[in-house]
Amino acid sequence: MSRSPSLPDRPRLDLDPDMNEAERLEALRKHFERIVQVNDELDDRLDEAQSRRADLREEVDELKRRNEALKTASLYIATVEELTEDGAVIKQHGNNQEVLTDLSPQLEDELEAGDRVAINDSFSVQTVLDDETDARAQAMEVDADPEVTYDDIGGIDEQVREVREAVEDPLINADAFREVGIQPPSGVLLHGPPGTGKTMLAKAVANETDATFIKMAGSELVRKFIGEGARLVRDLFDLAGEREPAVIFIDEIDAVAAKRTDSKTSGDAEVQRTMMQLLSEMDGFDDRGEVRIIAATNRFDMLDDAILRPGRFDRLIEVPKPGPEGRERILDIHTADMAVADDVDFADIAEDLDDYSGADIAALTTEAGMFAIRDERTTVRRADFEDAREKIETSNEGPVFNDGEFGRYQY
Ligand SMILES: Nc1ncnc2c1ncn2[C@@H]1O[C@H](COP(=O)(O)OP(=O)(O)OP(=O)(O)O)[C@@H](O)[C@H]1O
Repeated sequence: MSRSPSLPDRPRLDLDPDMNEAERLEALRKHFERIVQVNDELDDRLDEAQSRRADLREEVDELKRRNEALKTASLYIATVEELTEDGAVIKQHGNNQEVLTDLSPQLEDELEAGDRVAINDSFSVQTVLDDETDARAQAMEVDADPEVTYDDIGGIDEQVREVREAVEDPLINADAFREVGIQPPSGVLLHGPPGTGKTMLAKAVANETDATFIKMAGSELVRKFIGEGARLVRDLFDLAGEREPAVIFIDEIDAVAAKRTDSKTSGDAEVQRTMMQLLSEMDGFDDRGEVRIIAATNRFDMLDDAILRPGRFDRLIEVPKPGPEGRERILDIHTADMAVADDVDFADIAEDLDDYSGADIAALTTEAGMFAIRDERTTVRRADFEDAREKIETSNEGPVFNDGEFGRYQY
């Protein structure tokens, strides 16, 4: 930051007691002139500071406006083809549509042909993307040291065992696979209702194998980064290669790997391109070293068979909602740090939580804690769990029972 020059010194009046009247008058006159001069200088500096403040305020307003625009709407990615007197010619990624669009005076100075930009529904340029702020950073969640452990996951012990066998062993014990001469499973697909611990499982494997966890959400690829999908998938695998050992987690894979339809709309073509890229990355996967890939879906019935062929997602693991024992274990896990009264019997409560997912049970324990707080208690009682259950079951949020919206799918 540049520092402003120091302020002028305060003028000093030096009156010598030996001075005669005329000399004193002269000294006072000079002192007065100097004070007027310093005053003028300070006035100038004040003007400068005020104008700089106005500039900065304008900049803040502009950034706020851009920030709001970015937060409120999905943006499309485009490349600036040409800058003309009438505006910029941009080409939208994905459908290659070319449009002439007006630019704000500020963007006019900033933009160059070849820049990648984010545009809104009316093709107005919202922001210039540079390589660092690019979609790669936004589209992927990278966690070098995830904190979830297998002990945090309840009720799906068999699934934990299967995932460990398919993902952990090849990472930790790569030599054994080489010596026996078999290829470890390529990709593991976790499928099951929402909130059953699929993401937790992927994070726990990454944690327990000291691998970096890299997550990408299929739905965001098609919704938020339109036109960028294939490139982001390539980036995802490149990044995992740079960070090995790594666990790639593709959540909601159905968004990019749904069964092909006959429709030829540009959106579908774009999703197809993203899926083709994913398939080709998986096919070239053997040379990727210590990278394992886990995907998750709630819509197994929608997946394209191509994604399930050998060498791709060839290990399918269903992660169901927990049974009574699993629910009791999940209650234990989520109340580990809670002060629970003696009248609480988790086995009993678990019996009544038919159809609750792990996420529903986590929400139930938080809700029970809230009832205790409302009642100004620090200990959570059985009645709080009952109240919490009643509240959850009468609200729209959950749990997601099989005869609800979710019942349309297979689970
Ligand atoms: N089996 C479980 N054991 C303990 N906690 C669980 C379990 N399943 C879910 N939870 C709780 O629910 C939260 C959400 O779970 P998670 O994100 O792993 O579910 P998911 O299956 O990936 O869901 P989605 O399909 O909606 O992405 C977890 O952070 C955890 O608090």
